[in-house]
Amino acid sequence: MRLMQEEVIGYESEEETEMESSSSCGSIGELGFQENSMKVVVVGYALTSKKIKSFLQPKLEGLARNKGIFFVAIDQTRPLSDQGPFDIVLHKLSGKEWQQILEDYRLTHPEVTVLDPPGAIQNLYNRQSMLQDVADLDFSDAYGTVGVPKQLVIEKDPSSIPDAVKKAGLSLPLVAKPLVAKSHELSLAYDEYSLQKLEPPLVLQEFVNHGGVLFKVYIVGDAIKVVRRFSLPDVSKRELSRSFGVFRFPRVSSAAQSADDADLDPCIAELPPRALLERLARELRRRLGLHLFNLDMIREHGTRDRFYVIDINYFPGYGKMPEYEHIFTDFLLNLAKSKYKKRSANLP
Ligand SMILES: O=P(O)(O)O[C@@H]1[C@@H](OP(=O)(O)O)[C@H](OP(=O)(O)O)[C@H](O)[C@H](OP(=O)(O)O)[C@H]1OP(=O)(O)O
Ligand SMILES: Nc1ncnc2c1ncn2[C@@H]1O[C@H](COP(=O)(O)OP(=O)(O)O)[C@@H](O)[C@H]1O
Ligand SMILES: [Mg+2]
Ligand SMILES: [Mg+2]
Repeated sequence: MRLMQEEVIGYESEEETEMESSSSCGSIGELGFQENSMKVVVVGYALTSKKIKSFLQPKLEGLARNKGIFFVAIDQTRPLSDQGPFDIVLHKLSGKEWQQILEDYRLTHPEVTVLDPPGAIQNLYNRQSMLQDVADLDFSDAYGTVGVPKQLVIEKDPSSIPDAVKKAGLSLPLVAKPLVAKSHELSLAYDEYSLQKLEPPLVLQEFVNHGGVLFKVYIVGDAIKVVRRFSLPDVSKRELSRSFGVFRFPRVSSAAQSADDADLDPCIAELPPRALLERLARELRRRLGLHLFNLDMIREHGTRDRFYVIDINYFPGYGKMPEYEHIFTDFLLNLAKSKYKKRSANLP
């Protein structure tokens, strides 16, 4: 059984992955040179135990070590400045206090790359602001268009939903998503009156038929990988006319992994064109100010080139991205290397 299909769509590695050896101006992270003359890259990490398990797998750590990259756990109970010194800080922890600590650290330690800036990440934790850059981009090129499904935010009063939906001109069915992106209790509503049962704040988004296949576009700096996942099935006009109510659905991405994709219709399963994804990812990286995220993308069923982004996740489950170990370590190395070069260039 094939669980997920994947396709590498390129990794821009402009420079060699090994650190340069001939310099006398100190080490990255001030840890000196390794015996084999590679500079050491120290990556501090502040992640949940779930994330540590899925991301910091032995293969990643081993490969990293061979390239001179060392992962060091950040102790949240101690000042960051007393730890490390780090070249890069990787983080995905919630809490305002922690975010402030990171913001302060960025100001006092400009030599450290904090992946990514907490403020930029915060935009992804609200399902309205998350898709704003995609909407603003209004992407269109020879390979297709990329938009956001029509959506509406309900801040408070659930009784206002039927009117608000009519006023906004949203078509049923609607996907109801908690405004807070970390919450994954989604529902599909066949009629707007039943939505009054749900608890705002919510985003109501038009459901777009896409043949039950979703594209997960993983981005790590300049590198992109796209995998197919099973998704919610289409809703026919007939089904819509006969159905009422709100149906809660479980987290789709985890359920999707056990699907067999052997019989997929090629019109549905064909990956979005590389050139389109590369341009889209480049633009979004810049606009979002982020290096580490993924996009959930769907193709409108019956079209070849009409795509929608429905979700963006910060520092997603890279452990599920094939070959993430190589991609991630190359990314970290290139980041450290380009920073080091810049610093060297500024020296007298
Ligand atoms: O744990 P995983 O591997 O399922 O990763 C989750 C992501 O799955 P994906 O890589 O897109 O399939 C997941 O993506 P979806 O929202 O399910 O599309 C989220 O990024 C989730 O983070 P959070 O709970 O929203 O903060 C991610 O959870 P964390 O690992 O960051 O806790
Ligand atoms: N507008 C939409 N049209 C069709 N299906 C959708 C839409 N929005 C979400 N879905 C389905 O619901 C799933 C979960 O929605 P998503 O916005 O990705 O939330 P989460 O952050 O919980 O992954 C998607 O993977 C997809 O299967
Ligand atoms: Mg999703
Ligand atoms: Mg999500």
